[in-house]
Amino acid sequence: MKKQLVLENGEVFVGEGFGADQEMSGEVVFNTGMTGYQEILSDPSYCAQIVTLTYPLIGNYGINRDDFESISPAIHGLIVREVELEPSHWRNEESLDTLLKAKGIPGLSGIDTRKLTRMIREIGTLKGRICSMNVDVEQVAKELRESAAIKDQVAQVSTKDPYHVPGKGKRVVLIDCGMKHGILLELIERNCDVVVVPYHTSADEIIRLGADGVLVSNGPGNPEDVPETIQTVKELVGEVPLFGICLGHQLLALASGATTSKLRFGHRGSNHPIRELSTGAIDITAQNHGYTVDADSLDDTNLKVTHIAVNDETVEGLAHKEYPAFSVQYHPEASPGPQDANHLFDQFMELMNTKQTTKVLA
Ligand SMILES: NC(=O)CC[C@H](N)C(=O)O
Repeated sequence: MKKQLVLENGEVFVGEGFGADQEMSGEVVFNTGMTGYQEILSDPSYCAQIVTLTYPLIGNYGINRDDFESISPAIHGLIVREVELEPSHWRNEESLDTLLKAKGIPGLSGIDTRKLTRMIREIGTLKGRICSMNVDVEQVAKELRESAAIKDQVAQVSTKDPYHVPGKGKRVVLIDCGMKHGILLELIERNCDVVVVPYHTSADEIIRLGADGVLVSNGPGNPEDVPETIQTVKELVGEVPLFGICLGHQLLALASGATTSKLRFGHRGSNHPIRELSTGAIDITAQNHGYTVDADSLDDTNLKVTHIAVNDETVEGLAHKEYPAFSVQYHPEASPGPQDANHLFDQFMELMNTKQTTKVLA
């Protein structure tokens, strides 16, 4: 069935619908990864976004049991050049089309994703809607332009209640702002005893849980939209070793008095090089973010920049100058992507073991 993507600037991309026969709006972003569509579409950080995949053939290895980053995908649509409806892989359980139908998510294939991506790179991320062919395009574009920004994405994807994932090692309280399962797996692999808590859990409650360390997860939306979590992070710094990933990194910055702002089109892909400033070492990393910590806002804080993006020199890592707290804008859990930065979980373990601060991180 023919369907179209209408953008807020009035541009239209016509293609073939797959997945759910559903009209949905969202911020249109692009991811340049060549594989990993299952992890991408189930990463809660994409909540309310329509994701364009620049790799031209998507769905060829199907959907498997193990590679979900969340049980209920929160994306508002998937845009591809060509979708494979008959996947072939030994781990394949169902097709991408079947999954999207079951989850109520629309897909759109046959789109010139290079043209769409170029447009987003030039203009910046745009709001869009996947809809049928008989809508009034001008009217849809106007509605998109006038629609208010969504602010409750973290509340939508964070766990409603705390839960325990038992282990024999360190007690990690994981603040779930829209956590990818890959983060939990890394902690389990290191024998951690994990308590996953909702994003609005207070610092007092987290300390009462006997946390040896706190991990603040990735998550969707503008980091300024979760003042509760910023407050919690502010109170935890100096009390307990803290590690922030992606949204968690932005929240550590905001909690320390720095500011964040929106990038024109963000970083989303599996091959983003970052440089560790102390050694010059490069890690190739998985990334998915639209906001960034403002480098010039860090001067009056107790944070120092530890990593920068090689491509655009934006801030990619921070460490507290006094206390055991550090964070990265990229994804050491990969899922999907290279595992170069996996050692950061070991660094977190070391912080919990020694509770040292500047000695470990300087
Ligand atoms: N993956 C993430 O945690 C993303 C963080 C934030 N929502 C951003 O887009 O910048």
